Amino acid sequence: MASKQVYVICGAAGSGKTTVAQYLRERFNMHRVVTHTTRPPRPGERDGVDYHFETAASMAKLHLLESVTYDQAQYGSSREGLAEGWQRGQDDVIVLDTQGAITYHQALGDQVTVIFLTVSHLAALAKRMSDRGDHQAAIAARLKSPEYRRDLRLPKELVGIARVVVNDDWVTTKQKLGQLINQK
Ligand SMILES: Nc1ncnc2c1ncn2[C@@H]1O[C@H](COP(=O)(O)OP(=O)(O)OP(=O)(O)O)[C@@H](O)[C@H]1O
Ligand SMILES: Nc1nc2c(ncn2[C@@H]2O[C@H](COP(=O)(O)O)[C@@H](O)[C@H]2O)c(=O)[nH]1
Repeated sequence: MASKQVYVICGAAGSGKTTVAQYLRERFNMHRVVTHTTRPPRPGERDGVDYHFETAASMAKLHLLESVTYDQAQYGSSREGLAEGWQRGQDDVIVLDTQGAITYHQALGDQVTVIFLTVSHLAALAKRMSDRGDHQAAIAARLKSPEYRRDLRLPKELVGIARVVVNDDWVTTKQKLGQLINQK
């Protein structure tokens, strides 16, 4: 199998990680790695497309490359998910929390490009979640979680490694992503 890249998109909740992953899939023909979670689907989310939605019991049976607890739910990704894209000759794109991004960087080294998303005004994050249709109770729980607070900032382990993209304006973000991908 040719050595391909995996683009890891991490950053604050609501900063646009899923939107960026979808764009990289469509514009650069990347393979979107679908990860596993025990959290319930949000309005409009589909099993096998947005996530593999699991129970605690089904999650425990998976052979995962890494897993985390985020806002009281479990999340995890597998080597098989990465291999799907690479076997087709595609680069992968995956959406992870910052802990997952650190693990990927440590495990896969130069094969990993980490992109950390942020916004200039943090108040935009809750508004985007609300505009996305998230339930108000889910937004409140998310904003209170320690993982949400942690992922507002680039962790020290990713300083000098992650490419930071301020996703305030979508047109500007697309230009930055294009520059970043074409440099690889
Ligand atoms: N540059 C932007 N300007 C305005 N809205 C945006 C921008 N980028 C993304 N959005 C919107 O913000 C909302 C949150 O984006 P998205 O779901 O991609 O975030 P996320 O980081 O994956 O969130 P979470 O971690 O909560 O799953 C979506 O409705 C998306 O369309
Ligand atoms: N380390 C991992 N993080 C993951 C994985 N799948 C998703 N995520 C991240 O979890 C939080 C919460 O996701 P949400 O969809 O409930 O908002 C977010 O930061 C995702 O990027 C995974 O397999 N491993």
